[in-house]
Amino acid sequence: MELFLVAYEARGLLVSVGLAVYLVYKVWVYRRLSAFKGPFSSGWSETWNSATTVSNNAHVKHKEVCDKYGPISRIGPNDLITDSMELVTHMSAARSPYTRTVWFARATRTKPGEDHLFSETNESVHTRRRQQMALGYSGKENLELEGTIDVYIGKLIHLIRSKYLSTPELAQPFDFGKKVQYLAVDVINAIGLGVPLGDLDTDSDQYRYIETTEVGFKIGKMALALGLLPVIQSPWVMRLLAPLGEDGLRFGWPLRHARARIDERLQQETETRSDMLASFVRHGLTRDQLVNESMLQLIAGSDTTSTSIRALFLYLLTHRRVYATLQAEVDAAVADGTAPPAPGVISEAGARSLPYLQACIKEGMRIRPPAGALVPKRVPDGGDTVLMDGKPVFLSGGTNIGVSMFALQLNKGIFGDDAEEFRPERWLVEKDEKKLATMHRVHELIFGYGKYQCLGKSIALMEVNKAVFELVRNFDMSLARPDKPWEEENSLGVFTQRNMLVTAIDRLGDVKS
Ligand code: HEM
Repeated sequence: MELFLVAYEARGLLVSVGLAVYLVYKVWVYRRLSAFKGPFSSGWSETWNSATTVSNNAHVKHKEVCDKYGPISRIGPNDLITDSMELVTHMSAARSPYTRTVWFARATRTKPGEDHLFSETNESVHTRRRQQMALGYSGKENLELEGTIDVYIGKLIHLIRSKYLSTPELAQPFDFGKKVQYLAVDVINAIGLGVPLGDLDTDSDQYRYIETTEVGFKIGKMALALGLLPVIQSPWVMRLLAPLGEDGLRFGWPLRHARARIDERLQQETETRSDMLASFVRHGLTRDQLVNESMLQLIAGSDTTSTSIRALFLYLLTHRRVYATLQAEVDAAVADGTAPPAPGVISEAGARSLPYLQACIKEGMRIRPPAGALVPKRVPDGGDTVLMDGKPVFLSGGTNIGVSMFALQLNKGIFGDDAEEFRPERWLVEKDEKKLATMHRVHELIFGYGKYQCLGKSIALMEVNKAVFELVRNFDMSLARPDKPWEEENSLGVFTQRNMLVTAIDRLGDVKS
């Protein structure tokens, strides 16, 4: 009691001391990274970072910062951002001492207290899990991959041909972005769990998975900006946000779907199977790990892949010369037998042999990188010195460094003065071999690098290659609303594009797909 009285008497002094300690701490935090410039207030508070996180176009703001303040800029008291290829590869190299920041666990966990590969911040656990999963993601232990993707490409073409064809007599715009997302969601479920959600067959967002993940991402980005993610990730809040209702709605349904499929599969023997789940089981993943990984696949693989296809078509449909050149290459590939007659689907090897198609896909992903998250890494304790433009730069230990993929891919120093323009030919006509090699290296970073590189890269590229070829072969497409081609939102680096209204005219006439 006496202690309280003394404290009460000295309250003025205590508040002053508290304030002084707070100010000294703030100055110390500010000075740690004061060598790096950034938006006003970023050295003192999280205001800029939080406002950017909740905005719909964080990727644009991150690029503006890099363009204005240089290859390493400051966006928060403890946060830097970079568009330096050297620094990105240095941080993620196989033996790099940099680690993942807590952002991964906070922003991407799908179950409280449990990690999947992407949310795992313990380096040795991550390395081990990656080894267990790498073969399942590759074609080596997943022989059904290409055939499965072909089935769903065929279903997409059939859906458009059977319901949405336009003719000179009648225009029937449809949301191309949504149909492409149905493709991506069905493919991921089919290759990851052996059963699609059935979006393409029903022409609908089954179990409102797409709608509810979009809401989930929105809640996630608000919570991240407000520092509330640890609260959101507590088991009881998660339960409230993602109820496993019997109506099958909301985020709980895909989780239930995954659990049920995995339980079915665990009853069967895996030795003779050659799909992703069988490979994971053979390499020792437990039932709960399998469920978490399947949720990751849905989150990591469906929006990124559909964004890649949508973005490329946005540029194709607004660049007639490119679209016509690509269509000519596609038609020639059909004529010379590189692709089977419709309704067959081109093989991955066939698509990869078409230089203009490859240049278009590369350029589409470059001009609109499909993943916009900063994926920040942590500088090792003790700090690190890196060379930037030939000068040593010290990075304090514990600092978070994120990547602006847009600044990197649209960098004029790497891609030339027209870096912000869509020009697939840049990949074909560049004479300077060193410059071209750097362009390719930088482009590869779209999928991350080294010990953190995307495991779904080859799956995504296979799907994109086939989808683009078959859509161009089958239809003449146009933007139905060129003045408002889509509505886009960036949540935690995941893009959603809605209302991408397109008309499609049949190019093949008598095909039965
Ligand atoms: C165009 C499509 C895609 C892009 C641009 C992309 C990009 C990325 C990026 C940037 C990372 C993180 C790198 C880092 O932390 O530094 C990543 C990780 C990952 N991605 Fe993708 N991704 C795509 C498609 C997919 C697909 C289709 C799947 C699954 C089928 C997938 C599964 C994963 C997994 C499992 C990881 C975690 C790897 C690890 O932690 O070691 N991704 N991806």
